[in-house]
Amino acid sequence: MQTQRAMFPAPSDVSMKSDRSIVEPPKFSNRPVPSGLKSSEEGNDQLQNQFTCAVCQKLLKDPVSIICGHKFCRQCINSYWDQSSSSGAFGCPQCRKRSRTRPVLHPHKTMEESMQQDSYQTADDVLHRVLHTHKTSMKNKYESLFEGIKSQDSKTLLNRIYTQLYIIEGESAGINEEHEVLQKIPKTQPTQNAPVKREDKEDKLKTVLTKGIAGIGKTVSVQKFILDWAEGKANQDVNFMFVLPFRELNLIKDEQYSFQMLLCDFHPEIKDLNSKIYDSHKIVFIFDGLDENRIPLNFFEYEKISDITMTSSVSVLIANLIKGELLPSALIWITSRPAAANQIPLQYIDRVTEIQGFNDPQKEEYFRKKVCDQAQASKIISHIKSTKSLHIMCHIPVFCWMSAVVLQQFLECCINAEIPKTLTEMYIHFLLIQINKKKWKYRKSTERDGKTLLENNRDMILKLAELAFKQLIKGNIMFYEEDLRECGIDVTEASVYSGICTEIFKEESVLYQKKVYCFVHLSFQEFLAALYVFHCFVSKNMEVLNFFKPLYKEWPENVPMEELLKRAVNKALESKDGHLDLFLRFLLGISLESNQRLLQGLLTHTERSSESIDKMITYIQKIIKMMMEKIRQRMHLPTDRSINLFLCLTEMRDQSLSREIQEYLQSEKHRETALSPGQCSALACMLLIADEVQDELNLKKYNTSEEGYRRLIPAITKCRKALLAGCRLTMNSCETMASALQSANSSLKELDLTNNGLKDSGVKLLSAGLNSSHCKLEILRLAACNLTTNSCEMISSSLQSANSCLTELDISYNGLRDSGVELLSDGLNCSHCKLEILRSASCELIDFMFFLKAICNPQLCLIKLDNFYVMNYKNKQETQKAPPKTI
Ligand SMILES: Nc1ncnc2c1ncn2[C@@H]1O[C@H](COP(=O)(O)OP(=O)(O)OP(=O)(O)O)[C@@H](O)[C@H]1O
Repeated sequence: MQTQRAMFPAPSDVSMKSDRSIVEPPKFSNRPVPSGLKSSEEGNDQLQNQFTCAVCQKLLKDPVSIICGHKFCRQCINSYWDQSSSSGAFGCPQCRKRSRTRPVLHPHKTMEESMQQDSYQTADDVLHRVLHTHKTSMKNKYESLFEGIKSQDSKTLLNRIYTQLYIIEGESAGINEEHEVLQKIPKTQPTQNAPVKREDKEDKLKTVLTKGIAGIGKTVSVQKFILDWAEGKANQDVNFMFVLPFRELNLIKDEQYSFQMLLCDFHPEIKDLNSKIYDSHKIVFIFDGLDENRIPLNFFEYEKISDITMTSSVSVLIANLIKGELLPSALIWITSRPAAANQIPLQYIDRVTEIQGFNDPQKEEYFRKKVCDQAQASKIISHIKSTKSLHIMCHIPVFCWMSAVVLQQFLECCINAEIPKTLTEMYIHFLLIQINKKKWKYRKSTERDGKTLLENNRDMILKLAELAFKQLIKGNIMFYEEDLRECGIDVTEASVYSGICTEIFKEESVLYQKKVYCFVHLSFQEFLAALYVFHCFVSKNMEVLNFFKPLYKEWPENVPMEELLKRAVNKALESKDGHLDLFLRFLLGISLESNQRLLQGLLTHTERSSESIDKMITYIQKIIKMMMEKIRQRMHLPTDRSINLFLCLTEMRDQSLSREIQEYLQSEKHRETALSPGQCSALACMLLIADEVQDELNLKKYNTSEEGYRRLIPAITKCRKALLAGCRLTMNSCETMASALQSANSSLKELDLTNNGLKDSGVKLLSAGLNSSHCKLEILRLAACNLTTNSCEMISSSLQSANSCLTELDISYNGLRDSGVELLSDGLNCSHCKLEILRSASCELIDFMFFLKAICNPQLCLIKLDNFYVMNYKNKQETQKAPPKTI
């Protein structure tokens, strides 16, 4: 819960005590009265509003208040209730709060009476009420979670289902280049680590950016953060939390607004507040879903706005708030999918965190919470665990939810079909279950029932699939009415609101009655897009298929399936950000005859595909093996592409490549025959996907090229000991290693980099990993790596980090000399340093006593020098001259 509670520190310039309760708002009586409250025009207006009867809209006459705090003329409220009491309830005309019995009327002061009193007291009253109403309304709004589509059926109490997410400080490297879903693959191991440690950087934090892929739990985290606050469990020093989702801000992008007006539109309960209140209270602004933003944000040339009553465009207001021109003491939390996070320049972000989803124990915890019948939950968990590609995907909470929906149906309803083992099968069944929810009983269903179901909804599913594909290739995940119309979907049609659409297609946000739409999850859009392409293939819709054809080639109407699939593979490989990777997996999956049969009713006919699939398997296997050569030609291609291709093979139910590699490794062949870089990629994929953590990865065991070694490096996250000595590693490899060390799921404890020309620049890259709170490295060997004193400085600062677990360090044979040791001594003597063994052979130390003086950490018990080694320094024994000894 750490992540929820300590998102922000208390800024020093806000004089709030952290234990002050929101329910008992701060008293201002002994502070100077803010001018805005007392004498400004707004103040008078506000006072006037406060003494206006909500029924007759005139100044209160014989004022009374009711339990919710709203005031009316005694006569007005009585006649209002007399007229409406036939409904059996007595509602407040202002906030609509209802009561079964006629509420008691409390006499209240008139405006004149109030004016005669200390006007400060009045402002305090308003504030008290607004704070209370605000917190209550936030609690009501955020206490329930809608899983999937908003409906009573899908509503669950957030606290019942909420499962802690794995959140790390910083971000995993290379995040913007990889496909969102795939980049997480290495991080599926259970971890002992606690989530983000925040204590060390608590002061002067204003803006936090939390990244996370689609469906990873960003919005749910926001929701939990607010709920914990509203329920008094966390962040009680915060007075207001305002949520401004980009999805809704988009709808007003062209209008002129003051920030105060904007807040009142999103949070009407604060409309009585004076604009000066915001300066003296602790406020958190939450901007959820930066990836959905369509407002052009400009942080460099913009009009300065420092007053929340000044009017400008939403874009300018947001830039001013984030830059701290507007409400400088406000705290800001922004959530975004990784690829869109760079819309805000890094200098305006004080902390970046990344939600990594569920680790293995959390996946299990989720299923146990989600599925009430524990025997059923156990069956679901063991099925997921036994099916690697599903297990990998389950780090994404929304995928856990989809799997729970499908697998529960299978267990409860004796569905007469094979239990889904691949991603494609899971999504096909999810589609069937969702469209069937209202009308059709899935009980004891057969393929034939599925066919009827799909036939009945064919038209609408295909229109949605068309939308999914057209928007996917444009990179859009949110759609507007015009996008729907383009695919023949009439939003006013009743069919849009019944059956399938309401289950897999979400209508969101209703600010000013404008609507935006999206699929229940991005991966579902990718699935439907693939379905559309396959449908176009069987119905020979060349216009769509031409998207995949090579530039200077014409395709006949009966283009062979194999040709289409090959081009789709190439197209996916060409995409820079991997945005077609998951689409490709689904397309290949749907091509299987067994899956085509499940989709009968949608497809006009099924295609015999086993021959094409066999050819595709060979083609993909070849590409995986050849990828390294291509990478060399193209300078850069992310490793995860080959992982995706590997998973494509799983989607086509092919295990032959992994069998081939396993056999290769088991045989003695790998000592004589060199592993090609492509095979190394495949091997790395296999190690990453494997459930078990290897004890040791010794690169020297593999007979391969420099490039082959480089391809194997990502697999170090999946082993405890990585022996990479003398593997001609370069800076490039250091980046990969640093990212492995930062991974929350890395198991790496020992890293031997001896005899690689890493130089200081390599150590610099590596130190990002060494300084990470997730780094569990205990032994690091950097002997003979061409290091200079600069490296000593960097290593020293890593040793000083509270996160450092290093107990053994080898810097021998780098010729570091006395000055190097001096630079290292800060780290060695720091109280956080856990080092017990320092090997520094052949460091050409001139002044040995200086060395000893420089190092006075009693923890260091063994220092191995050239021909010297000092034992039991811990016990402050005399330095001894002793024969060289290898430890
Ligand atoms: N911590 C959690 N505990 C339980 N379920 C969760 C949790 N986080 C997410 N989920 C499930 O995953 C679904 C998607 O989560 P959420 O909407 O927060 O994702 P997101 O990261 O905001 O995605 P997007 O980028 O698509 O908006 C939720 O509706 C819920 O079913």
